[in-house]
Amino acid sequence: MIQIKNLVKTYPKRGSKERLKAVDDVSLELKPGEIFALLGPNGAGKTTTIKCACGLIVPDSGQIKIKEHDVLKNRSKALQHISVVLEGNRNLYWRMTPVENMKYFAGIRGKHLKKTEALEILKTLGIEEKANEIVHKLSRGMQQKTAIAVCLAAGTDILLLDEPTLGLDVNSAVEFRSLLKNLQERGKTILLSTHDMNLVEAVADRVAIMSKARIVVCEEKKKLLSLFSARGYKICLIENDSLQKKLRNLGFTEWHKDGNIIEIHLNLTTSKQLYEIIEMFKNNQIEIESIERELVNFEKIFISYTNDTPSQS
Ligand SMILES: Nc1ncnc2c1ncn2[C@@H]1O[C@H](COP(=O)(O)OP(=O)(O)OP(=O)(O)O)[C@@H](O)[C@H]1O
Repeated sequence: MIQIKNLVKTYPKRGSKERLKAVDDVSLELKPGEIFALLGPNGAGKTTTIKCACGLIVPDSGQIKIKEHDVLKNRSKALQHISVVLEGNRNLYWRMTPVENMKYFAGIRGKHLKKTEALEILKTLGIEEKANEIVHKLSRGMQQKTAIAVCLAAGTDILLLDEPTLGLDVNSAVEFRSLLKNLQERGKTILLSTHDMNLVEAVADRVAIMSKARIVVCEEKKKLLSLFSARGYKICLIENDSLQKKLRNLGFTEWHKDGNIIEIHLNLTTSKQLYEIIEMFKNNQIEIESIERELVNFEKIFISYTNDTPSQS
C-alpha cells in the first residue's frame, strides 16, 4: 500500500552551512489492512516521514510509492488513495463547521458528500452535536476528531495520522483506539505516528521506532513484546546491612526496597547474562529470594531502543 525506500530529507541548519538530517535512509512498507505505528522521541523524524509520504514536502532522495504510484512522479494518482491528519489540525478551515469542512475537502477530491453521510461519520466519532459549530470554537480534542472526520469523509483506503490522540482526553483516547480497530475492520490501512504507548499496544500490528532520523527497529508488535518479555526479569534479594553497598559496588544503580526485600529489574539480551548475574550474586554472598520473568510494556521497549542508539549526527 505504501512503500518508502531509502528516504532522506535534510533541512538547512540556522547559522551553519551544514544541513540537519531529519530523515536518514528510512525504508518502510505498509501491507494492506495493517495498522503501522511510527514511534520515536521528539524530533526523531516521524512527521517529516509522513509529510514526505503524503507529498507535502519533497525529499532529498529516496522513493515513495502509494499503491504502486510514485508520489514524486505521479503525484495526483498516488495522492488520491490517501488522506492525512497532521499534528495541529492543519487540514481544517477554522471558520467553517465540521460538516462544511468535510464537504469542502471531499469536494476537492471530486466526491459529493451528503450531509447525512457527514453526520454519520461525526456520530461514529461522538461529535455529531458539534456538526454545525465553527471549528475555531471547538475544544482541541473535538478539533482533532473533526480533522479525523475530514479524513474519513474522503473515503480513501489509506490514512496517515500524525499524533492522532494529541489533545484527546483519556476517554476519547480509549474510544479512538476502538475507532482505529473499526476502521481496520473496514479495510483501511493506517500509518500513525504517536507518543501514545497505550495506543500502540492496543492497536498496532507492526511498530517502527525512529531515533535521530533513522529507524532503529521495525518489527511486529507481538514479536517485539514477546522478545522483550522473554528478556525482562525481576530479581528479589534479601536485604541485609551490606546488600545495598554490594549492589553499588557491582555497578547496579537502581532498585526498589519493599520491606526486607530488594527488587531489581533487568532487561537482559541473552540467558547467559542471567546465569552470569546469578553467579556474581553467589560469589558476593548475595541471597536470592526469587527470579521472575517480567512482562514488558511498550514504554520500556521504546526507552531501550531510543537510549541504546548512538548519535547519528
Ligand atoms: N521546516 C523545518 N525546518 C528546519 N528543521 C525542521 C523543519 N521541520 C522539522 N525540522 C527538524 O527535523 C527534525 C525532525 O523533525 P520532525 O518534526 O520530523 O520530528 P518528529 O519525530 O515528528 O517530532 P515530534 O514527535 O516532536 O513531532 C527535528 O530536528 C526538527 O527540528
